[in-house]
This record gives sequence, structure tokens and C-alpha cells, in this order.
Amino acid sequence: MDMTQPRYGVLLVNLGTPCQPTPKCVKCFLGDFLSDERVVDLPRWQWMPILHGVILNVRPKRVAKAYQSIWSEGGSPLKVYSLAQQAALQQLLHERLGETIPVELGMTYCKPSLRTGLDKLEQAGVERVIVLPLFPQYSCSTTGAVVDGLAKTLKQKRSMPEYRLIRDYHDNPSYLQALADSVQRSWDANGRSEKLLISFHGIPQRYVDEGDLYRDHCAVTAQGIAERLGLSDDEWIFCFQSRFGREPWLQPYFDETLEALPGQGVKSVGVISPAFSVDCLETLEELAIEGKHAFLAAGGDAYHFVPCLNAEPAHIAMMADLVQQHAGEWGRAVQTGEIDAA
Ligand SMILES: C=CC1=C(C)c2cc3[nH]c(cc4nc(cc5[nH]c(cc1n2)c(C)c5CCC(=O)O)C(CCC(=O)O)=C4C)c(C)c3C=C
Ligand SMILES: [Fe+2]
Ligand SMILES: [Fe+2]
Repeated sequence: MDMTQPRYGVLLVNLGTPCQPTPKCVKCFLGDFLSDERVVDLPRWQWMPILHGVILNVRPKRVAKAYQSIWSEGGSPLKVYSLAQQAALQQLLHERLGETIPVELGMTYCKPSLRTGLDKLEQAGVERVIVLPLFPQYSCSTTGAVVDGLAKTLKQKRSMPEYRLIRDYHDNPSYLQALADSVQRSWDANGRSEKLLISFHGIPQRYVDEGDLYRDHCAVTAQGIAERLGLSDDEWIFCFQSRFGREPWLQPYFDETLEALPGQGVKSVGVISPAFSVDCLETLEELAIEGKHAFLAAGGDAYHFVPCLNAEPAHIAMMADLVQQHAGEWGRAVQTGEIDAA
């Protein structure tokens, strides 16, 4: 074996995000994302006129404003944090293994693309790839779309690497512990809230009725966090945010649940959103800013959003564990022929 060839590489995959918080870039991102049949599965003849005739003319302006309110110096928070994870994971794998395991980032939509991530791994000499979508709970609309995107990318090439997919990690004990610890830190800093809302990005109820594992995965994650914090059943609420379109999405809805709480005598809440590996528009704007306004306007006193795990060491250590477990014999010299050669 070529000693400079890495044993394997890692492709971290996140959803994607606009490159600038402008209506033009947001339109390009939404057009790519919302054209995917995995995300919106209506018949094309029905959906395309709505998408191009209505949504892409109206939504980008409003959503660009929301992106502007959370934009950071390095760009979109989703991209900044995902790149920080990439660098930290490569460094930790190097520390643990004493050799370079290249880690690259690819997005399902927009840039850096899956193609860019895979090309970089190929250029580093990688022939075996662990694909780690940054979606802890499986959904056809996220992880399913990653698999489609990979297939589309590989179709453009004559060769392909061997690859393994980490389908989900919704019940990984280190992931659950890191989430529980992040809530505890928020309580230590802000006081313990009366209720913890464990809110997940929603999907249409119909996808679950048709077999998507997402709701079950979310329920296990939520239960795992509540148990680790020693919460009784009346101290936490399982809910879903970001409804889009007309059909019913997973319920209970975050916004309705939140706004009803002050009327029921609940004046302080904590909010955590474990479906997001990194902070992004949905957490920083919808949950941290809009959620707070809505709760205070409804009569609440204290609202604390618990940030995503981002590039926190416990999170990166969990990712490294996942990668090493899935790499299995790829990570061992005995399988590479080095021992025979010695
Ligand atoms: C239209 C249907 C949508 C489905 C189904 C959906 C599932 C889904 N999404 C995420 C993670 C993210 N979504 C983000 C933004 C976002 N999501 C939708 C729609 C659906 N999501 C839209 C239209 C948008 C863009 C914003 C808007 O127009 O309101 C993001 C944030 C991206 C960023 O740039 O910060 C993430 C992350 C999951 C995990 C999921 C299903 C489980
Ligand atoms: Fe763009
Ligand atoms: Fe989404």
C-alpha cells in the first residue's frame, strides 16, 4: 500500500445555505432545495408552477431579511459552523490515530457541493469514504436526499470510491449526553426553566405515514435527553417547528404550543432543537429570535434557547467515535496488506 494514501476519508454533509443573504442568492438556494422531490414530493406538473410562479417570487425577499439578521462575518452560520466541525474532526482523528484522515464538507444544495467534497477527497488519495450526514434523525427529506445527491454525483464519474453511510445517530449515548449537558449549562447560566421544549424541524405527517422513520427517531432522542436530565413528564414537551405549505405537518406545532404556555401559567421556558447539528437560520432566527418575541408577547417572562452542539469538543468526539465505528476494519493495518508486506 502507498504509505501516503489515507486509509479512508470522511464526507460531512449538511443541507446547504445561500452564499449571500440577498434575495438573488436565497432564490437560487430555495430553487435548488425546493425542486428536490425528496423535499416536496407533489407531482411536478402541480408543484413547479407554484414554486416558480409564486414561492420563488415572494419568499426570497422575506427570507433574505431573516438571513441578514443572523449573518456572521464568515458568512452563513450553517456554513461557518459546518466548516469548523470539519476542521475539528480532522484534527481529532489525527490526534487519535496519528495519521491524516481527510475530512471534507459537501452540501446537498448549493456550495460547497457534494461533488466538490468528493473531488477533494479523491485528490487526497481517498478510495474509501465514510459519509456522515449531519442529520441525527433519519428522514427521506434529508438523509434520503443525501443518498440521491451522492448517486447523481457519482453518475458523472467513471470511477467511484467504496463508501459507507451513517444513516442516523438519534440514539447515540454520547450525542444524547452532549445535548443534556448543553441544557444543564444553560440552566447553570440562566436558571432552570419551568418547561423544556424539545423541538425538531417538522416534515409532512404524510411522509411518516408512508414509512419515514423521522418521528420515531425524534421521540427517542427527546426521551433520551429528558431521562438524562431527570425531567418528569410534565417538565418537557416534544414538538415540531418550521411548518411549510398546506398539508398537516408533524404535531404538536412549536409556535402554537409555545404561545399557549403563559396562559397555562408557565412563565419560563428553555428550547433545544436536536435535529440541527449546527446553528442555522431555523435556530438563530426562528427559535432564538422569533420564538422569544412570541413567548414574551404571549405573557411569558423568560425564554432561553440552548445553542446547537456545533464544533463543541463533546460533539466532535462523538462524531469521531461514529466515524471510527463505521470505518471498522478500514482503520486497521491488518486489512490493508501492510502486515503481509512487512
Ligand atoms: C418544504 C419542505 C421542507 C422539508 C420537508 C424540510 C425538512 C427539513 N429541513 C431540515 C433542515 C433545515 N431546513 C432549513 C431551511 C429550510 N427548510 C425548508 C423547508 C423544508 N425543510 C425551507 C423552505 C427552508 C429555508 C428557509 C425558509 O424559506 O423558510 C435549514 C436552514 C438552512 C440555513 O441556511 O441556515 C436547515 C438546516 C431538516 C433537518 C429537515 C427534516 C428533518
Ligand atoms: Fe448564491
Ligand atoms: Fe428545512
